[in-house]
Amino acid sequence: KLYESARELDLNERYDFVIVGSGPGGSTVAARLSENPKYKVLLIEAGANDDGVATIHAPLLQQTIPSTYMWNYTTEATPATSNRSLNYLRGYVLGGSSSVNGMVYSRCAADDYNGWAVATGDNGWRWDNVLPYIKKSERLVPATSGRNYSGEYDPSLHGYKGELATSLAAFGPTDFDQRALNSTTGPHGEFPFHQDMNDGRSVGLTWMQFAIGGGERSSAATSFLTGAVRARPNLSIVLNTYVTRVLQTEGGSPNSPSVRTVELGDRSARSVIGTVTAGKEVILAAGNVNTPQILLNSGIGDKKVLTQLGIKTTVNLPDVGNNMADHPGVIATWTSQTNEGPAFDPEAAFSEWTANKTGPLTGTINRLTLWSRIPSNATIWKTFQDPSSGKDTPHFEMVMAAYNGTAGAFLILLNPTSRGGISLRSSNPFDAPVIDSGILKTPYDILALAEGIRSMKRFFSGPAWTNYLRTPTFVDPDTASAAEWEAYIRENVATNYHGVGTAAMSKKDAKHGVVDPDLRVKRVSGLRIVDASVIPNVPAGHTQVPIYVVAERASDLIKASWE
Ligand SMILES: Cc1cc2nc3c(=O)[nH]c(=O)nc-3n(C[C@H](O)[C@H](O)[C@H](O)COP(=O)(O)OP(=O)(O)OC[C@H]3O[C@@H](n4cnc5c(N)ncnc54)[C@H](O)[C@@H]3O)c2cc1C
Repeated sequence: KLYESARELDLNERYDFVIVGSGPGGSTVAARLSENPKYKVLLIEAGANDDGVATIHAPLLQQTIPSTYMWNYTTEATPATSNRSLNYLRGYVLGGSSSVNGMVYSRCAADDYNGWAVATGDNGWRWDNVLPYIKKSERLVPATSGRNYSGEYDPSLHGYKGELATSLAAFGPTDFDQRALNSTTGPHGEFPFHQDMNDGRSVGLTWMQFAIGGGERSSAATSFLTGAVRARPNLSIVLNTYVTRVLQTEGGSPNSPSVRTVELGDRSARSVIGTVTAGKEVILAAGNVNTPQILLNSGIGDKKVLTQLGIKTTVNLPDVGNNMADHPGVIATWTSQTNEGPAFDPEAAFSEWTANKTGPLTGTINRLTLWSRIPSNATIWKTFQDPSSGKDTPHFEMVMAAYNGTAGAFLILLNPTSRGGISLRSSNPFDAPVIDSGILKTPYDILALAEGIRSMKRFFSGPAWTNYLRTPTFVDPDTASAAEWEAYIRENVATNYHGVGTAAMSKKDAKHGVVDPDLRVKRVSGLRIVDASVIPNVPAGHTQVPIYVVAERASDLIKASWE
């Protein structure tokens, strides 16, 4: 059942599992745990329902989603971003950020997961062992446009029966896309055509895959909280309810206090409504920003910092909020006379989408993306070690982009070495947290992005681009001084909203990290974390699929520990 407010809930009701946050982490776990009718599950979401919000559901309207469905956070203005404060978008709605994101369906690199296994000492996180989970939740479907995508993906790699509908680009190739396809090299060249971007070793130009099915966005809410799931008598979903803290519950031991009570608040009134207690576990899935915020407000964090804020420490876990990594990116284009297909009438397109879920609004702005590595003989390797997770892991993604008389790519650095963090502004849990995106703190990241521009210049210099691309709109690191490049990149860098790592998993006995390999918060009982914050290193791709992976495996781990 769906409740619009915590005031509609009977707070004395005993739930087995209380889950906080309904993004890819929380919705997936709520759906999987409530498959067992024995378990009573409560899913708490701070935002509103996504039902019927066309800008959320029509893929091409993603950029017009109203700010009421966002947390509207900004990052701290630091010299690393030329003292700019960046908007740090997060979904504030059922489905979390998967209801507002760019819908790219990217599993990231096989060696990223193999790295999690090394970080945790748990081979259950290896790529080969999580692949069944990826396939379990995926349902690759044809595009409603009817475009035939054979040859653009490897059918053997995909799932066809899962909850999350995926598809390849609905339209294309446009003239620009065809030029990109014509610029690929043979398999041993720098820019091969790569058949499937989701085979775990995707270096090359690929067709993009999206969390889109039947002409609509596939979010965690539409995929995992379907009408049938919402109707389960053992699942309650409460909206518009802001979790302020998790509290110590009776039981537990001095070395492992029981933390199974959740404090609920009204965010607009900035007041506490009451508490609810889980019989078995509380599962925090509030995302990379809000999960550490809730922990810190609950006295779970670095004792020194908590004491300064006047918050009583329940458990001294110094890494809570640290280690935040995100992908820096920059638009790098040339002026160009692009003509990207026929313009469409927005009203007619909206009517068509509303009536049939077909037409231009089922498409996406980008269709092809290039994954590449810095050449092994580049000078950057004289100074720095390769931070990528393996030799088949790309260093960059270049999302092919052509619009408004420019063409080129959005360049993303996939394995940055900079780290930021989440901290508290005050001891008031209704205050927004302090977000240090961690972008561009290290010299490597600045030099690596220059290498990315060089890769792009090589890709866009072939015959396909003659008389098509004109003047670069970016500062060229080959003609600018090092200081000019650094100033330019700091002025123009953007985040990709792919933050991870603020409650990272680590080995069971490790002093660092926040959760153990089974995602239990260290040194407390009854509290797990299932969201982006547990991922120890930012993976080389977009982050939603790794979080579905975390959630699918977490669901099995949780079930196993109570069965
Ligand atoms: C604009 C944007 C574009 C992106 N593009 C892509 C893309 O194309 N492909 C991709 O793979 N990834 C993309 N991402 C990243 C991806 O969406 C996230 O990594 C992913 O959704 C994170 O999942 P999560 O479950 O950790 O957290 P979230 O999805 O953020 O969900 C957390 C949920 O918890 C709720 N919550 C938070 N605090 C509280 C509280 N105190 N009480 C109650 N509820 C709370 C939030 O409202 C939210 O619903 C994008 C993200 C954004 C913001």
